[in-house]
Amino acid sequence: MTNTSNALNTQTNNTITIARPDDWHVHLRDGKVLKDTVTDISRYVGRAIVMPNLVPPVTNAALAKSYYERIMAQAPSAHFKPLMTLYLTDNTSTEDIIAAKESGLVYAAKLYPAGATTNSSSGVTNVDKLSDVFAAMQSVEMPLLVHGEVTTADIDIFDREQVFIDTILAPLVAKYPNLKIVLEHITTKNAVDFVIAAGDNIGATITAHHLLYNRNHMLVGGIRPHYYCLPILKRNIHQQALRAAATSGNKKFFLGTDSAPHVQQAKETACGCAGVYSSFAAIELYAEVFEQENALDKLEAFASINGATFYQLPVSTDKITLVKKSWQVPATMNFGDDVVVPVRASEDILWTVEA
Ligand SMILES: NC(=O)N[C@@H](CC(=O)O)C(=O)O
Ligand SMILES: [Zn+2]
Ligand SMILES: [Zn+2]
Repeated sequence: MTNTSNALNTQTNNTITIARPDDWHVHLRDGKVLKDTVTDISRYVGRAIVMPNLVPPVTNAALAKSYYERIMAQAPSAHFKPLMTLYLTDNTSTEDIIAAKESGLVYAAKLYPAGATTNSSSGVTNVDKLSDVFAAMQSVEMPLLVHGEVTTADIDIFDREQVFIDTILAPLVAKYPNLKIVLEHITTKNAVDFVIAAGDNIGATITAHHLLYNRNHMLVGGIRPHYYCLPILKRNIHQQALRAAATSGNKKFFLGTDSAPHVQQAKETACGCAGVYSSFAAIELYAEVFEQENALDKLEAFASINGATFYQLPVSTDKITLVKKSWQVPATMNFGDDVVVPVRASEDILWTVEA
C-alpha cells in the first residue's frame, strides 16, 4: 500500500505505520528508578507530559528544571523530549506560573485535589483559592491538567469523577472560557459527554488500561491489585464509551498512559497503592483496542496528532511501524533495586513495534 501526502498512516491487516506517538500523561518517578522508566518510555515515544507528583512535588520552575535535567541524565533516546509540568498547591502564585512559562521547559500545570490520589497531600484544598493562578494560566496560554475526582468522604469512589465534573469542572470552564483544560485519564461516559459538549479548549487523555479493562477485571474471582488505579476502573458501559471516544478520531481525545509504577510490595499488600505500569508497551496496547474496534485507521490521530494539536506543537515527522506479532510480557520488570509487576504480566500483547 502506498502512502499519500496527506494520509499519514499506512496500513495493511498486519502492519501499521504512524507518526511517532507522544504520551500526554506519564509518571516517571525519580531517583534510582528513573533509569528504568526513562529507558522504557523513550523506546519509541516522542514527547511525554511528565507528571509532577514527586515527594516533594515539582511546584516551581527551578524544581521542574532540575527534574528535567535528572531525566535527561538517563540518556534517553534522541527522539524523546520530556515536557515538564508544575504541581499546583494552595500556595502557587501567579509569579510561579509566569516563571514556569518563561523557563521554556514547563508546558502545563496540574491540579490534584488534595488527597485524591498518589502523592496528592500537597494538592489544592479549594479551587477558589487559585483564581489568580487560573487567570494567569489563561493569559499565558498554559494548559490546566486535572485529576478530576472529588475527595469528600460522602461521595462513593465510583462517582467521584462525575461529581467533580458537575461541581468543580463545569463552573471552572464557565469562569475561564479560554483556559485550556485537559481532563486527565477519564473513566466515565459522563466525562466523554462533557468533553464532547465543551469548547475546543477542553480535551481529555485516555489510558490503555481504561480502554482494555473494566471493574470486573479487578474484582471478579478475587481482588487483583494490579488493576487498581485512580480514577478506579468503572463498569462496562463506561469502558465502552471510552472506547468509542478514543477510536472516533475526535481531536479532543488523545493518548495519555498514566503509566504509574509502584513496587510489587506496595501493590500486593493489605492497603495497596493506586497505579498501573504500562508505558513499556503503550502503543502496542492501544493498537489492540483500535483493532478490536475496527479503527486502526484512527490510531494515529489519537496517538500522534490530537495531543500535539491541542498543545499547539508540531506532529512528529518520524514514523514508527507496528506489526501484528505477539510477545509475552515478563512477570516482573526492573525498577531500581525493586521490581514492578507490569500490566499484562506473564500474558501476551498482540502487537510489536519494529525496532
Ligand atoms: N493513576 C494512579 O492510580 N496513580 C498515579 C496518580 C494519578 O495519576 O492519579 C500515581 O502517581 O501513582
Ligand atoms: Zn491522576
Ligand atoms: Zn497520573
